[in-house]
Amino acid sequence: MDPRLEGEFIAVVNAGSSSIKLSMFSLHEDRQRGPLRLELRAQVEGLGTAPHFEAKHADGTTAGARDWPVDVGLSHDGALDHLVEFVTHEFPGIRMLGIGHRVVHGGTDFAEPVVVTPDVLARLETLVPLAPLHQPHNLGPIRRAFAALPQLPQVACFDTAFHRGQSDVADAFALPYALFEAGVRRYGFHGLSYEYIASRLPALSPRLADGRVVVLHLGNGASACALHRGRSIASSMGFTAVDGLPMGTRSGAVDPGVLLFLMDERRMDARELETLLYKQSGLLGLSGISSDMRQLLASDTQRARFAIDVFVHRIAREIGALAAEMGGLDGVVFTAGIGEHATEIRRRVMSRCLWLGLSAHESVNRDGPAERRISTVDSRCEAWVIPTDEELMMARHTFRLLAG
Ligand SMILES: Nc1ncnc2c1ncn2[C@@H]1O[C@H](COP(=O)(O)OP(=O)(O)O)[C@@H](O)[C@H]1O
Ligand SMILES: CC(=O)OP(=O)(O)O
Ligand SMILES: [Mg+2]
Repeated sequence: MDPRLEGEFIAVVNAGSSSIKLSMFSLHEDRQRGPLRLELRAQVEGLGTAPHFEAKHADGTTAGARDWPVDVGLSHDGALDHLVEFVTHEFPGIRMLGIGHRVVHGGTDFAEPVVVTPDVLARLETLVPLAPLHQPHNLGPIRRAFAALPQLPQVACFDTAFHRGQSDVADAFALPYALFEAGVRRYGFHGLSYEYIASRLPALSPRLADGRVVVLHLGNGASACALHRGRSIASSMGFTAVDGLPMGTRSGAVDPGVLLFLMDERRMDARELETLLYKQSGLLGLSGISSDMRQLLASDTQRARFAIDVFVHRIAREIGALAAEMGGLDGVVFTAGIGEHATEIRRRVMSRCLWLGLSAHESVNRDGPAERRISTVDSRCEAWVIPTDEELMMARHTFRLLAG
């Protein structure tokens, strides 16, 4: 090991609307395994409902766990305090190289990760209205780290950056051109996830690395991305992370005429529409039961089935649309919570892709290594499950920027 690197760490923070994840990577000079090694993943989930803390070592063994009562009202700040305290105790005396932060919106200015300065932070603040569910939580930990550790470099890694190479034609809404120039355009999100998937393709399938792939990031937030030769050509999310596929609590694409109708006829204002679109729609709104796919799959109610039917239907349409954008399809990749774990959803989506030459391998779809091909050997179109790793992607960006 290079003694220069000994004991040096990079921390990565992924703050969402209801969770904060803090991962620790140690630095090594190891050409085989790469310079970054995951040491610990810690997270507090269920903020606003039933907060639960869990920390795991790289081998999956538990390093710590804790629950808070539902009514304790643990805030994002409180959760971050707990995570920092835990990590400081686990890794005494380490040297931090810097912290990488997931920032959902980078607007038109940020096409790649940047070292955060007070000026950068101020520009990112102006994007809060474009990602109200995410951006404030993303910027909170950066501000706190600045205050507590002013000398430590902070790197912002954007969900939008990977998509910034898309053509203007793919980015444009057919609104007056002046609005396009003012930045009202499609950005696309989950870019760190798609970038990670693109980085795995050369080792897994040279055909897909060089071909046309639709990646389905199906988590709490859900989107699809058209990858051509590993680059993002188009995506289902737009100006904000509410467009495209139905999600846990977000609507996905809605005819904008519906919003005008609700304003006129139901007297709803912008804040009420925001709550409707971001928090009361999607799987939760349709089912009336839960935003959590596990609960819907376990339920035998008609409404749960209906929510799942709509979810699968919109995914199938999006795959067709993105295949059209690329002029064909060589493969589909499933990733994120639902994509990685929901066998039944994958099976149903793949059965809607028969016309694209996709033939699913039933038993491998049901069970196998986490990263696997789930189409039959003779399938014209490949299908894969690839667990995503936004944290590793952020750690790589942070290392690259800070270590030169
Ligand atoms: N075994 C499983 N079967 C079905 N759905 C699952 C399973 N595990 C997780 N999920 C679903 O994944 C979603 C959360 O995805 P995840 O990527 O963890 O979200 P986040 O965007 O919060 O990171 C939830 O809808 C959850 O129900
Ligand atoms: C952009 C987005 O939707 O992120 P998440 O899936 O973490 O909610
Ligand atoms: Mg996510």
